[in-house]
Amino acid sequence: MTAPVIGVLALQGDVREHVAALTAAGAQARPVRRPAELDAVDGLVIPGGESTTISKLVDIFELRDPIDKRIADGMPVYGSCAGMIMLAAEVLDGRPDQRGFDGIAMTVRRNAFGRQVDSFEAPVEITGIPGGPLHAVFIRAPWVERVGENVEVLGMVSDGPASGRIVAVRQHNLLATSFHPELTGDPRLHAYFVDLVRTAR
Ligand SMILES: NC(=O)CC[C@H](N)C(=O)O
Repeated sequence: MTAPVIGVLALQGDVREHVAALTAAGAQARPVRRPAELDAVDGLVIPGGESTTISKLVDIFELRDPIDKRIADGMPVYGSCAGMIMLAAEVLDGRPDQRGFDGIAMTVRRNAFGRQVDSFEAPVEITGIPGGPLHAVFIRAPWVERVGENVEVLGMVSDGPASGRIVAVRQHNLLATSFHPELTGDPRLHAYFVDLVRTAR
């Protein structure tokens, strides 16, 4: 069986790290900047970066409708940090002009942890990923405040002032995390997404 082709939305953010992590997890990974490149992938990663900038560039590069259409057709998408914000139906503390995709039925709060501390690391247990908690890196990260009934909560912060905050969710073929697994060298989250893409294909 050939490896699934997974694109990384390459408008802004840590694209290279996701390409490397997907490759390590067994996918054929490539950057996506144009609608024709989107047509050629089985799944898409929206990286961390700055959601307001990504939102603007999505319009400039004429990718909004094509991505919404692929999501409606069931293409798997994984959003990390800013990518999680781009997949949220509702954003709190967002900029009035920022717009996400028709993604996950959830409300996220932008820069939520930042009121306490900009960046931190914590172990997070993820449902469906065996082998112990992931070492989660949070950088001006959002958290999830509310989820719709079809959204599965996969992980929460288990300790400290943010204890109980939702940081990993899945709705059918859409996956989102507040944190950055592409920065830690642990391939398990990307492998989970590659499996999801394989199954959906
Ligand atoms: N590391 C990140 O992706 C930060 C997200 C950023 N704070 C935003 O609002 O998009």
